[in-house]
Amino acid sequence: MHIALGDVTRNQSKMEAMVAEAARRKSHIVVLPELWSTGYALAEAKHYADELSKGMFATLSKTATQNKIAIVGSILEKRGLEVSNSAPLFAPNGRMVGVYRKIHLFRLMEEDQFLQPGPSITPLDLPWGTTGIAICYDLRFPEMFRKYTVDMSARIIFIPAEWPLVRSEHWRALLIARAIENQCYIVACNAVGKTGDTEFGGHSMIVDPWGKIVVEAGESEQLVSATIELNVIDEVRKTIPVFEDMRLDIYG
Ligand SMILES: NC(=O)CCC(=O)C(=O)O
Repeated sequence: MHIALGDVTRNQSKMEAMVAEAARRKSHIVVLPELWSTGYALAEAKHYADELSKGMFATLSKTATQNKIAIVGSILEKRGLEVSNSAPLFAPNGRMVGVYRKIHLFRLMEEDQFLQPGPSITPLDLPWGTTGIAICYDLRFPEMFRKYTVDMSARIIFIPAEWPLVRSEHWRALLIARAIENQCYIVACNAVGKTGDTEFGGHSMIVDPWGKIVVEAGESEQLVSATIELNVIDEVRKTIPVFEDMRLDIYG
């Protein structure tokens, strides 16, 4: 998605069109990028942020219900006097199954100046198994992914992102690495195009637990979809039992 900085109306129309298209393709879930409704308009974060059941959260719930599809992606959340970069996951009936709040704030894009970090990681119990959510910069913290997979048995991790084009090599390599080392599916959606002064890198992708790229977008706006084969997770975990071979007594 090419996000228009601070133009919520325009971004919302685009989101609705993309979700409707994903539903036409009979997808079960659609992943949106990080801060898809505003981009990094962080100086006005308090103005754009909504409380959990209001504003853009309510819009997402309605869009999920209308299209009978699950939705995940991050938006600004008002929490008392603070604002978080929060990724709610809505079920096809519009119920918010859970919300993950970004715990690693990215100083290079001044998140630490305007946002409050989340307090915890959030495993969600979904029909296809335990699911994790991470947001963009979180990708650089393998410990977080280990916690989702080893301690919480996550099988899929969704990653909404606004990752700049200049670091696309890191984006691609880290997504594949996280999938291989945790033997899980990684489903990552990045922004594209210029938003404010930053060019975003695209290459949204789904990586399977073997590290194979199931589907990969380019650097222009598009919706890509694919089917996830859940049995691959168990096959890979059985073939190379890294979770059983871990030596937490030495480095845990
Ligand atoms: N929005 C972000 O968290 C960006 C993270 C990023 O660019 C990185 O290199 O890490």
